[in-house]
Amino acid sequence: ITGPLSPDQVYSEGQPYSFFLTKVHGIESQYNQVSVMDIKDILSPIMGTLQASCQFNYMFEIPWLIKQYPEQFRSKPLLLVHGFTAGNKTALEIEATKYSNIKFCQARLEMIYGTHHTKMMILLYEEGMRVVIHTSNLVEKDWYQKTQGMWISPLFPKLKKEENKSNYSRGDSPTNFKKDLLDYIGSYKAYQLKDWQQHIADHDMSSAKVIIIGSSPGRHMGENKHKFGHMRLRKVLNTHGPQKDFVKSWPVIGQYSSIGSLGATKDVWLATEFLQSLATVEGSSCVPLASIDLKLIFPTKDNVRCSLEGYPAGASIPYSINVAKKQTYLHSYFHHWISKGRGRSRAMPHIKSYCRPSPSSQEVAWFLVTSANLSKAAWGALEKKGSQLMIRSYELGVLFLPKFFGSKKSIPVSSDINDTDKLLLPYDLPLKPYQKEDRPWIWDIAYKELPDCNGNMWCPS
Ligand SMILES: O=C(O)c1cnc2c(S(=O)(=O)O)cccc2c1O
Repeated sequence: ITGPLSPDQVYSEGQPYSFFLTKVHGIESQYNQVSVMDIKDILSPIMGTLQASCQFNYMFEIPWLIKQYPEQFRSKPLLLVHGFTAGNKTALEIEATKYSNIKFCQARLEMIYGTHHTKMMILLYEEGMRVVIHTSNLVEKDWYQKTQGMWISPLFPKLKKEENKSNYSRGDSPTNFKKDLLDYIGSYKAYQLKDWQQHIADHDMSSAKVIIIGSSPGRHMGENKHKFGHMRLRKVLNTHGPQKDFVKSWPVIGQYSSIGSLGATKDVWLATEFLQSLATVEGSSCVPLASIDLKLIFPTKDNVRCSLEGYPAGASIPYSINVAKKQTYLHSYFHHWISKGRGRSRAMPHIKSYCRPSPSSQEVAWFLVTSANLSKAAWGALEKKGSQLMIRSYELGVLFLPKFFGSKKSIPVSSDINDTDKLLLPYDLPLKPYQKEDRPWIWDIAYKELPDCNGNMWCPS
């Protein structure tokens, strides 16, 4: 029985994928050791001597957040990047009044219904810089009993002093991580991010093995059409994706914690435009879609009822009845949330992940962890005969491709925590399809037949 490892030991054991889940309170300790990091581990002095940090996110509880930093780092400059306006923005600024080290950057959201979903920590240390791209809000309940994911970068050393540091391409990785991260942050066009763009430019990110997949609000056309959203994924898979014949019978899995309005039939967006991107193979993005099996993981109402949090877990799974009733065709795609291997079947998913697994479930052609739910707002929808991609929200994720982890074909996966040399998935494979009587969790209807694990019913007002 291994005692609790220190954060840097957990970090090194999690290499080379560096994909971690958050700690879940109330499950056996063995499921919180391998490939698991708590927010206090990420911010631990063992991971670096903090000088300043920047937190991109959607929800913030500022007093709680400050307490997650080690005491000696709590007064370091902290920039919060959010998408709030009006009253919510004022409330956030009031909550931060007593913290003179906190500054704000309000991400512009010009597209109605857009949100700032992106969750990223940029940690500037004396020793260098680290980037964490993840799925958790900076509120206590997001780090307590949910299944959340994160990619933690290596420690990026500062670039040696040189006059031509201004050109961003110095210190980039084979996956163009640095350039793509700067392009993403550049899309905010916010002066408050200027210093952080310079900090990124000043660091050597050549050790980054993942590919940035971001979304930025707007109507993207011309050569920008493939810069963000599902068209970005399509472009990346066209360039670096699996060989057509190798993945012929391999399904595509989408796993997320909310669903947008996807259209009256599967052919409006889900099984056409969106699946076309996820099913893209090297050299050709036109694959006969009828041959591709799309599987969607979304918690059932019983998954939520029996979860550690009980029905209140559903407050973070905002699938509304008005949207659900228009797209019952999704039922045939749905699969249960089951995560026995990670001890997280009762820790409801707030992580979002997508992958292309082999029929045997032993390997994947790629794996993506992201803030992006199953929605057009997050992934984008093609307009004007496919000449432009309209995205409403900011999203950010990282894609794991075999070729950047020393393999030609695939990445070995498992959900058994003893397989420490494989990429550990957040859920069990093979998946379990919904049966006739199964229903997806819907957050704005009442559940009064069966009590949850705390003996409560769910009566949303
Ligand atoms: O993590 C996020 O980015 C995110 C965004 N939105 C949420 C909503 S709602 O804004 O869609 O009503 C309701 C409950 C949880 C949410 C959440 O966790």
